[in-house]
Amino acid sequence: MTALSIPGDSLFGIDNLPYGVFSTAGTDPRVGVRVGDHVVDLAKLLGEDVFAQPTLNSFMAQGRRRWAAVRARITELVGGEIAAEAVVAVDDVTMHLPIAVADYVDFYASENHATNLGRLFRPDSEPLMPNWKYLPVGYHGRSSTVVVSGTDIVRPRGQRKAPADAAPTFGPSVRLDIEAELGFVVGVGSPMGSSITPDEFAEHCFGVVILNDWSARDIQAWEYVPLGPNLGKSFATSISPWVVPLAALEAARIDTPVQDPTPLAYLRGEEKWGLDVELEVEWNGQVVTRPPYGRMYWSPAQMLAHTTANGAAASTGDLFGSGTVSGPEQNQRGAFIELTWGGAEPVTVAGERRTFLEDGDEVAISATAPGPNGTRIGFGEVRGRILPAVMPG
Ligand SMILES: O=C(O)/C=C/C(=O)CC(=O)CC(=O)O
Ligand SMILES: [Ca+2]
Ligand SMILES: [Mg+2]
Repeated sequence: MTALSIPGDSLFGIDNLPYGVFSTAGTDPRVGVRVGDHVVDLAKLLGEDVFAQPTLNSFMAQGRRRWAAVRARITELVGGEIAAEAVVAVDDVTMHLPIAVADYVDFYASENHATNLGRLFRPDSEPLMPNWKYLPVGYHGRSSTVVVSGTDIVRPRGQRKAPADAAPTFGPSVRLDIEAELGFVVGVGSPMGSSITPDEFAEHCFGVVILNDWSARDIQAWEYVPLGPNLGKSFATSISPWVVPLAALEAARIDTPVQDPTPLAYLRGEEKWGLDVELEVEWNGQVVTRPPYGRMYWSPAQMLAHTTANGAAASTGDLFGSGTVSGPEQNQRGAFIELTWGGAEPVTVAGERRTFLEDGDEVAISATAPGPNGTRIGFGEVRGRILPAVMPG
């Protein structure tokens, strides 16, 4: 038996308890919970088959009451002595994609980001489209290319056409970018023909990850009219390995900014689902921006309500991206196209001038939120490195 030591300033104290899927050399992926610098093997701790599985989906499908009961039991057990064989050092594990992603939808919920991108993509129009303050705008992404932090990202190829070019050419993206976002994971879905209200959010949403929606701006700018992003984003989306339970974020809940005009009734709720999460983006080891999630105009509860408002089904493993998190300040912008204003204003990264991503560049996005009694909750990080494009032939 062993008692777990947790450093006093750990971002993974007993108020966090995020779930992930891990393996050690020669063992199969299975569910664990992070406590300080340890990973606790839940199949061994609790002796239940639902945790001896390569994704969280079976556990997530069991519902909110069960999530609360397991969280309470883990809290009780890790506060005392537990079997030493159930504990692994975080440095000794490989983390895997924690969920089997069902549908992936990405939103556009930051007013600052949407305004900046409107100016950059559509300089001759109003930056915000007339629908933007009436509904959370989103597009359907590609679930099969959602990958876990640490996965290398091969530079995508595609059609690009600069405004001055007469015709498009095919080749590696030269405007490869990031989008710093949060991702919301659905535990319990809803059948086709029904809808989820904003105040039912916590019955359905299991937890939260950090998400990097890698974006090829040159491919995107040419392809997106009129149906929205496709190959400019579908090549890769990275998520952090630890899913922070919604229940760990009670102290982070805040109001969204004032929504004017008042949203239609199906998008209104009594519960606060703004979240005071602070993100930080490192480019080749240097912090370049700190996007504040607390400024997001649309809440994740409104996104889920909107997605099901037409009777579309929701499923265990659905993933909702918040959209790029950007604040009003230059050093709060969550995409490099905004940070460098379309490449016109390079930033200095580790002594070099940068606009978009170069081969070999590495980006890590981390996040923290307030926990109970002045503590902080960590989300860990989502990291990825750019490999050169592979050309056919
Ligand atoms: O305004 C546009 O045409 C495109 C915007 C995006 O690329 C945004 C997107 O992927 C959603 C987001 O992350 O906010
Ligand atoms: Ca995005
Ligand atoms: Mg993507």
